[in-house]
Amino acid sequence: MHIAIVGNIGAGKTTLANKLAHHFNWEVFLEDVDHNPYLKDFYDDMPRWAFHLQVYFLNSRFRQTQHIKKLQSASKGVIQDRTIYEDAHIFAANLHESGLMSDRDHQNYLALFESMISMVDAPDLLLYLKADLPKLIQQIEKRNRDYENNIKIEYLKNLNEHYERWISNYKYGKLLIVDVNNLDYVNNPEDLGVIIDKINSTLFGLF
Ligand SMILES: Nc1ncnc2c1ncn2[C@@H]1O[C@H](COP(=O)(O)OP(=O)(O)O)[C@@H](O)[C@H]1O
Ligand SMILES: Nc1ncnc2c1ncn2[C@H]1C[C@H](O)[C@@H](COP(=O)(O)O)O1
Repeated sequence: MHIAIVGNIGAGKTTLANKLAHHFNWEVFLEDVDHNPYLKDFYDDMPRWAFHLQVYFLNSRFRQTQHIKKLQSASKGVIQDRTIYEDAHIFAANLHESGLMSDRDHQNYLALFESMISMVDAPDLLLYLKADLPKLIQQIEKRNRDYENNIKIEYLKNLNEHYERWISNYKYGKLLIVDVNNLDYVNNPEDLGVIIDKINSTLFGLF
């Protein structure tokens, strides 16, 4: 079983991924953030580093998908924090549309993505954490990564619009949309229970 958690920056993916992995006793796959050699530079100068960062994330996410495939064939459960789809359909698409990645770099990136995606299996469940801008901003501030302090509201807004469009067209497997604006699964175990019930119901038909 493979559950992938998707959503905008600060939506609460990592926090939930860890909690679900603990609950189901499955392996968790997190994003390569702390050792990412481009992320800080990217936030300082997006046009300069957009292509480098996208190639880095694409490769690291692809390697993750191949690792997950192996665990799947050994019947192990997996929770994944963010997917390779989001790199291309959300982040790279947004950078290109915002004029922060050139046509040439975007075409080159997409060609690489297309070569890789044929080797990627869709998750059994895509869990979309839907959050409005105030919630995202509040949680990005709460996490307090220094390089994210200058993220523009416009950037988050554009990403949210891409998420809405992409999710409304997603058809590779089961999809569960959870509005997290009024959920606090950090402090309220009942809120985590609500999400776990929804997952069990969507995946296994329980409840
Ligand atoms: N539903 C929630 N309610 C309250 N705080 C949350 C919630 N989800 C995440 N947080 C907090 O918000 C911050 C960002 O969450 P994180 O899981 O890192 O988001 P993401 O991985 O989506 O970027 C963390 O400090 C986390 O503890
Ligand atoms: N593909 C990506 N392009 C640009 N930025 C990305 C990409 N994937 C992740 N990120 C950024 C967004 C955040 O600053 C960090 C971690 O993501 P988070 O949603 O906080 O887990 O990496």
